[in-house]
Amino acid sequence: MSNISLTRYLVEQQRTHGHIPGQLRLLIEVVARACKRISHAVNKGALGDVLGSAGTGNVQGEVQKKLDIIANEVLIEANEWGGHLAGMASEEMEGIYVVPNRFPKGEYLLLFDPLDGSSNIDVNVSIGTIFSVLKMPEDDRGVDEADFLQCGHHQVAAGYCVYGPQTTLVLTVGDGVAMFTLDREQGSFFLTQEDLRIPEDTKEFAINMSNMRHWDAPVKRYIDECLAGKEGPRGKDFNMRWVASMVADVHRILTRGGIFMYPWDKREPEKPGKLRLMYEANPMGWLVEQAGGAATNGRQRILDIQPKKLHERVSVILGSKNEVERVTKYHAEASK
Ligand SMILES: O=P(O)(O)OC[C@H]1O[C@](O)(COP(=O)(O)O)[C@@H](O)[C@@H]1O
Ligand SMILES: [Mg+2]
Ligand SMILES: [Mg+2]
Repeated sequence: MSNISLTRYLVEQQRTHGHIPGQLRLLIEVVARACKRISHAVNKGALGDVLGSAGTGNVQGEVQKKLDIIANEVLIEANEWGGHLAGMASEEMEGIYVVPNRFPKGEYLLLFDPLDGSSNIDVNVSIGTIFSVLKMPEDDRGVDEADFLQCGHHQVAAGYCVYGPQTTLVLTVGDGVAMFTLDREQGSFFLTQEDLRIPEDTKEFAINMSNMRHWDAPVKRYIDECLAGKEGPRGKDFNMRWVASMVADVHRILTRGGIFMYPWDKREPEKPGKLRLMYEANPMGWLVEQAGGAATNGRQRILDIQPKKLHERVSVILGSKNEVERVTKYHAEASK
């Protein structure tokens, strides 16, 4: 087992490799500590009275689960005092959370999906937390929503923590992707894999097939070709997986390759997609790119999309490079 703790890894990233400033290191440590607390709450389940609905709705019109709210509170509380932050934004909060003015002034903005995969909470299936860190623009105005509306390629750190059979934190600061596993006895995350690479080709796709009749033609074409197997144009059999927790599906892809899609569909045509650009697609898109994969909305690189609002939604296609490029090419061909 590795004896490199997350703290030691981050100190090395800061001091030896000069990849991150001290403030960013501390911020990531605070987020990791919050994830540890969320992991404990998840583990308690019914014993901790954390399952079930909270009886409230969020800004997206979705029913909030108790754990959505608990995870959001844990992240806010931990980072308000310990994170060198100017502000935070969450999938579960309508507006931004301005961190009270302190000295020194907060340099970073933290965005998160506190609890991803909410539909899986009550059935004891993997769920997670996704986070993204941006730099506060350098001027002396107070923080406002416009400061958050930066393209994903401006992220300075991104990651997720998956609460599954193991609690695993996956992180990038722009120098590849590293994976840490929580040792519950020691209470710390330890490095368990470095420089994760996603194979460029795959025989495994992840998509909610029940939406098939609502898909756009390029997505239908791609999946039809996969389903045709060895006898079809791809000349190979494909396997399918759909956990319905983006963290768990992306974790599998970072571990063994594959393609994940939550594309635009005709159910609500005015919505660009189901997933959120700032809390889900940008951090996951960057992690996947850092591991040698690709992430697009079918037409454009996810990280180059200019967000217009905080809770913006987006169509997501990410994972093994050659497959993502194929689906993106099908979109381009369809719009000729
Ligand atoms: O239930 P569906 O439509 O398959 O959607 C599953 C998708 O929705 C999500 O659960 C959305 O995330 P939240 O739980 O944070 O709202 C993704 O994690 C997952 O990929
Ligand atoms: Mg989510
Ligand atoms: Mg969520």
